[in-house]
Amino acid sequence: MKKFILIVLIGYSIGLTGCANGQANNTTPSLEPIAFSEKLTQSPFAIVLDVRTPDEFSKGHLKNAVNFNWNDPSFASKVAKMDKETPVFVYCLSGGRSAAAAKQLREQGFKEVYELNGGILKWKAANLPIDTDTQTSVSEGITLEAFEHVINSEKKVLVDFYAEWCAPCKKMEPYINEISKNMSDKVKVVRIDVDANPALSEALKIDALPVLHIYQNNKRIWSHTGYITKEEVLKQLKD
Ligand SMILES: O=S(=O)([O-])[S-]
Repeated sequence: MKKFILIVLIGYSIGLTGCANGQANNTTPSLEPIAFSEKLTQSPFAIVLDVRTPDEFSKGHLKNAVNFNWNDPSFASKVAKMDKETPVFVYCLSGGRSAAAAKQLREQGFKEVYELNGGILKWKAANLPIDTDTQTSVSEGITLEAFEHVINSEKKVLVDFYAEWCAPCKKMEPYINEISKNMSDKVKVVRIDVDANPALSEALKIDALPVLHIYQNNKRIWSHTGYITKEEVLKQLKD
């Protein structure tokens, strides 16, 4: 199962704000490989969307790309969960599928959609780098009942809803791991990959990412959607 999508809501005060505040241009033409690459470098929190088949993807793709197959019926529902403020850089083999996908993204309200003119074929011809790593496999989902068991603790339970393709989630991951390690006497950290846990995510109404919840004695005492700093999270855990 491939990655479900994310949403980065809210003021993402560091780099993402810069992205979200970038020019909203629904008619942005497709970019030549070098221009696409340069624009991508200026947008570190953008989503790189490969709309080819998983088989094509596995043979090489752009760095940090997520793979949503344009020809898969789940494409629309996956895309619907993406944050419309986050720039999307879309590509396919030679530009056909990405043009159709980009059109759909723009119609759905995505503010910045960049297409790779000539697709990955032209990218390779320009000697730009290709990544052959496969995406991290996802674990089994847990039931709501199991989740309720997990959060039923006298310690505060910090639940991090994330996805592998979610850039702000990735940015928060190191400090979430630090909290898990350094505050284990007071705080239990639970990380839920929403792609691996669609039923649970739906039951908990997780329709944007990243999302943090804090529970105590089975009761939710705090929640936050969107990027948040470590300091702000620590403040909630110490209160
Ligand atoms: O759709 S395609 O241009 O990748 S062949």
